[in-house]
Amino acid sequence: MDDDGETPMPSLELHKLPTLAGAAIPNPIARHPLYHPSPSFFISPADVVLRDILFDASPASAAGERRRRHVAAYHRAGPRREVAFDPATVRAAIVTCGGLCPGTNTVVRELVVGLSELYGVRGGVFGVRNGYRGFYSDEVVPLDPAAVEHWHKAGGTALGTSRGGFDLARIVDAIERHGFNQVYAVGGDGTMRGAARIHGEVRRRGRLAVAVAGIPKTVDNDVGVIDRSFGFHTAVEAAQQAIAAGHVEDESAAKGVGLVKLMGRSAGHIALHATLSSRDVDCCLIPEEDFYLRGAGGLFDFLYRRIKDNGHAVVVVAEGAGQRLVPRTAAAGDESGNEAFLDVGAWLKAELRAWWEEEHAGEVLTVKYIDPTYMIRAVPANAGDNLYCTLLAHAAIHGAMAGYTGFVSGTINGNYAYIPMDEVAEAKNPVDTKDHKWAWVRSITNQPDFIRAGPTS
Ligand SMILES: Nc1ncnc2c1ncn2[C@@H]1O[C@H](COP(=O)(O)OP(=O)(O)O)[C@@H](O)[C@H]1O
Ligand SMILES: O=P(O)(O)OC[C@H]1O[C@](O)(COP(=O)(O)O)[C@@H](O)[C@@H]1O
Ligand SMILES: [Mg+2]
Repeated sequence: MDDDGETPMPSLELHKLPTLAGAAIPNPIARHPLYHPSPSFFISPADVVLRDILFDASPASAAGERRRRHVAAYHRAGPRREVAFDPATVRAAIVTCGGLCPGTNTVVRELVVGLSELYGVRGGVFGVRNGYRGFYSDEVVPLDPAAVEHWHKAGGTALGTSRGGFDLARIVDAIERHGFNQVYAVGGDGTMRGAARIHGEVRRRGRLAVAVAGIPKTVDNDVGVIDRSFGFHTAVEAAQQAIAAGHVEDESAAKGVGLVKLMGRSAGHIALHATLSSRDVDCCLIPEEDFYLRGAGGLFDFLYRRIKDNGHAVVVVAEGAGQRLVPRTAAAGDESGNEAFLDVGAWLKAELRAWWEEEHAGEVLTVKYIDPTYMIRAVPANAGDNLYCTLLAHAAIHGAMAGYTGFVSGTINGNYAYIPMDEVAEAKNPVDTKDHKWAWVRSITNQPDFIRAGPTS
């Protein structure tokens, strides 16, 4: 409170974006032949989205006080009254990188359709084949609305994708050679780190005026700052079918365990959300929460009791869970440098069987291991994700056309915003196990904490 008893207005810390120097051209959407925008259609550069919407209103700690006085904000996404590009000069490149994710094709389709139909770009949109390496190793593909008409109905990425192959100089050389002045990178955390470096190199070269935009994609939902990445909900939906199958299998067996491994290299969001939605899960194991197998209070002890009580149990394990315990032959990684894990599901199944033999020899146990890994991400986006992909793509187009660069389009507290790419590239999004969501999982599964300083296996 101020002396006069008024609560002071917090000051905004706007996460500003670099802009391209360019002509201020009236937005062509204002003269669209079919669509007549209302005065509120255009977004002012002063419109912002606040990062934090939860505040502790009680008398302050130093940190709380600072939070009340300074609020982080991002530019609100949307069409600007003036743009930096004459549509006739736009040469846009679209690239998809990293693992598959439902909705990637929809994003590409909407980038093409939005640039063409909203802004009137003709013959200036190109697809880069097979991820970042495609800039220098493949021919680019001209794209127009007719070419991409049905893409949103298909899983995967029609442009192709890859890991690795990030050769910065060759990529920016290719951008220069093709005369691209807008680059849209659709990908996960690795892709955003790459796009941030492309943006940095473009600026370093000085002579290039290229808007670099990112649209975050990852089924794992491990990209930070944004509310969630597209395709995540579709993947969770598909994951539930695997859990349902595991449940049918374990209920039909005498002392059955349905063991389901789900994607999630460093973040357990898919496992967590699928567990929450399914309600059939007895134990959910994620990378963010340690557990141990043997001894009192360990996982096997818990499962034994659960099987005794109910006759069966479902275990969901994220691929990156328990990696402290899983034996490793060598520090392995994929082409992008991401950690490559041994199969935690197969390991758990073998360990459980061995333990059962030792501790409960003669008692029957059936373990059905389900690994739907690629099935949950190779599907087309559901309705919600399709809509989300469309709006993310359009937000990215409006930002690039306005001359913003080095930004990611994403939602923050449900509102579309432009976030500095560097910030997204560095941010992680692990499951917060102190949060209510994890507490809900625990209340559904009634699994214990597994925190006793137990043996290491
Ligand atoms: N630090 C980085 N700098 C530049 N490029 C990167 C970096 N990390 C990853 N990339 C590149 O981004 C692309 C996608 O990364 P990857 O980790 O495989 O998938 P995702 O983007 O889905 O996380 C790959 O071509 C990879 O080489
Ligand atoms: O076998 P691939 O194609 O490398 O993909 C496996 C990985 O993809 C992921 O879904 C993550 O992918 P991204 O980082 O590309 O979004 C992980 O869960 C999994 O480890
Ligand atoms: Mg990734």
